[in-house]
Amino acid sequence: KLKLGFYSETCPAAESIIRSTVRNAVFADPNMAAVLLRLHFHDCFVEGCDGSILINNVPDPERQAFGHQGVRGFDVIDKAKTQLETACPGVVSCADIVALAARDAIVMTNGPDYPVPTGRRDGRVSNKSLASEMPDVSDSIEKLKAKFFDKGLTEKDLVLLSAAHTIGTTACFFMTHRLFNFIPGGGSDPDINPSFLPELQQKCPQTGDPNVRLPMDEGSEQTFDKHILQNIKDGFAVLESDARLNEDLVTKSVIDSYFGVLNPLFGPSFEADFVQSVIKMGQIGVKTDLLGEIRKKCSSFN
Ligand code: HEM
Ligand SMILES: [Ca+2]
Ligand SMILES: [Ca+2]
Repeated sequence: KLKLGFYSETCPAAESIIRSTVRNAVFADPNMAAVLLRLHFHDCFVEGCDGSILINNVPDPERQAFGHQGVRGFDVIDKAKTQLETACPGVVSCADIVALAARDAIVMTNGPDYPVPTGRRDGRVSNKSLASEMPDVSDSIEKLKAKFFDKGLTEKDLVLLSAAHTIGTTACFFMTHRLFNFIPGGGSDPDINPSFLPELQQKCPQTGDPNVRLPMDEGSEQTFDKHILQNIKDGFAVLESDARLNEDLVTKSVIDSYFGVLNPLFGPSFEADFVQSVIKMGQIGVKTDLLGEIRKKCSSFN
């Protein structure tokens, strides 16, 4: 089982080393905050939060899977690991670095700070055939829910964790289905607010460069806040999977709960609820005690 402050005796500086590495990376490139948060999600959903996505010294490593398209941030994790190996060799797992870096990335974008239970050990498996549980932008709401249920996550978790799209950008690559092929024979997702559609189509034209990037939370892409949920409510969701959350009665009521007339004085707190969900995500399939290993280098098995 994970516990708070797992390294308090064996490597007291662990969390501060990771935080300063993340801080430097985000100062140098503000997009790194979103990149690191996404990395944590992709690690946890395949083989559990065990650093399996970090491996690159085997044939067909997991990170090459289609479902991990565009995932980055490995160099930041490696940088933190190098410093940790100097301070306390062989002690801090790469899986914990990923979880802690995601927390620090949220803090760097004005999101909530929270304690991360630690003690994850690094997995010994990484293969690109194992990433089929990754949600896809074009999954139906039923499929998204099912993929989250399979990981022990509820509809509420699905909404709150999708709200991580409050920071960061998407490549136009993920937009073509929604903008030009949503309706068989051609046509866009009717959920897109008509005043937003021309802007999206202009930024991501059908025959344009699929690598062009656009913010997922229009107007607030550098700040960790509930603005993304307002955008989803209003038809300003950029990602197809985010838009689906507003069509389902259960997920829609979760979104609406953060905008009640009594909010923010009495309603549920988006930040507090997000923290619960992300801590839960961070426990998926963790390997502790005698399982796994503590890698010496995050990109290779020992
Ligand atoms: C519900 C299922 C989800 C789907 C289908 C999905 C899909 C995507 C896609 C297609 C992108 C754009 C990637 C790119 O172009 O580089 C993206 C970005 C991102 N996702 Fe998700 N995502 C989901 C859930 C999550 C969760 C649970 C988290 C974290 C808790 C998360 C965090 C992020 C972040 C922070 C980015 C921005 C990355 C950047 O700016 O480079 N996503 N997501
Ligand atoms: Ca993993
Ligand atoms: Ca935002």
